Amino acid sequence: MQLTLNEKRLLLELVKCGTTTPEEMGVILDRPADSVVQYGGLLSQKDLATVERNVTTTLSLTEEGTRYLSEGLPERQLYNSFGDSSSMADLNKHPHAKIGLGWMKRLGWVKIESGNVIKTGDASLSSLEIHVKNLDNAPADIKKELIKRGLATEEESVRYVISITELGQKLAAAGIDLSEETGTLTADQISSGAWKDLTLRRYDINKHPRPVWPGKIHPYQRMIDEMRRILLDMGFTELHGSIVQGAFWNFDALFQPQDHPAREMQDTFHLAGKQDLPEGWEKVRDMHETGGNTSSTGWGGKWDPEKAKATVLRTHTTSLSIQHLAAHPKPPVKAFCIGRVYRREAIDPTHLPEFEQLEGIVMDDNVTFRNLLGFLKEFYTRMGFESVRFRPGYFPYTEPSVEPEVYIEELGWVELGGAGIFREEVTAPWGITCPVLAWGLGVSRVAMLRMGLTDLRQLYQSDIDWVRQMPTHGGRC
Ligand SMILES: N[C@@H](Cc1ccccc1)C(=O)O
Repeated sequence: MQLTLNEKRLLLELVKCGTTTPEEMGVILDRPADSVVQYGGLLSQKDLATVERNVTTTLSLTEEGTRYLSEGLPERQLYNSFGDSSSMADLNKHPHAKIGLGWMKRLGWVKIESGNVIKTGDASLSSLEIHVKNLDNAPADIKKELIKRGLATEEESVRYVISITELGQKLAAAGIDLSEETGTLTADQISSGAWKDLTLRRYDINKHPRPVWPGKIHPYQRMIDEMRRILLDMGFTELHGSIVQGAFWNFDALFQPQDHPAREMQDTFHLAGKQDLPEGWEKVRDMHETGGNTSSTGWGGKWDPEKAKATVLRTHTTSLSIQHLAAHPKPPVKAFCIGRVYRREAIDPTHLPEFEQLEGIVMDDNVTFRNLLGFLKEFYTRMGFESVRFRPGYFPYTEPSVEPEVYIEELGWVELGGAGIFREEVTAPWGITCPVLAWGLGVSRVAMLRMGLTDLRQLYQSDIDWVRQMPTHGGRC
């Protein structure tokens, strides 16, 4: 058994006394009491000693409590400040009027009759007055009251008792070598060769060091940064935009009909402000009403510009993609954005009213549906999902549409977003003539899967223990 010199010295002292306190032993060993607790802890890990930790709470008077000890509690001071009776108005001038009157009434020292405070004749010492002088014997409810009134505070103190065990006795009886051990060698000891004659303290290589918690980036932020890196590496540029969007960009420009359920109050956060329609909005109106100059028939009916002027918290980052395209209608465009979006979801383990989306668009002369699947596959593979497949999907703004899915060991195929080629109804109003590939994915869902979380809220709560134990290396978060 490996013992440090300090452990050995403590053990030998324990043989003599059996049981000790760190304070007593600190004097004998000429070490601080804290260190003795630590040596005791080391001995107890080897079953050579036991360390008992006793927590006691002691009540002591606060500064205010001490002052009242000599001056009397506020109610007593107030009581002594007047004769048999006093008008309420007069009494109110006393500095302790507020708290004192309440207590005098409660204790039955006074009664109030038509605005006068009259002594009842019985003002015997209250339990508080008795016990403020004798805190130790105060019953629990009085203690509580004293603390509540700020007259006393409770303090915890920890006391340790260290005792030797039978195993400790045996080991000591077998003899303990007390020669000095060297834990650190000096340069001199090394160069002169003196180290050869020293008793070196052995390292316990099985012992875990105390963990250290350096500052690090939140695992969720780290994953977002990684996604950004991947897209930048794939040649995309990043878009940024406001979280407040006109319904025009969030819905209408994406050919979402004005009576689409996603636009209803219960799905979207609607804001009070209005936003002017951008130049060229009439083409979007025509597209909705008749299909404009394209072969589309539109949704029919009347398109209301007022509805399009409403503002919302963006429900998807696609609102930024379409704005970027409207401003850059000529190829090539290869852009992405990662941002927070808002939906009126009831909160549960897999739904939150705000979450992050990642959105990408690629516009070029000859891009095809196969390129879209290729981009998605490449991205998910780089994110660490090896098996990716696509199922047909539906979005009002893309045709064809797909829902990419990735395979997760314990879960099977999990849907991770939406994608497609923007419809002509979306691109034509802005004079875009070549195909635009688009996709969006739920970043927080990817995080859940990668980090093995069962509750999305974990990402947003910054639970320090969880943040600490999440690894920062090894590719996967
Ligand atoms: N906006 C869609 C995702 C999507 C983006 C782009 C094209 C197709 C689908 C969503 O929020 O789910």
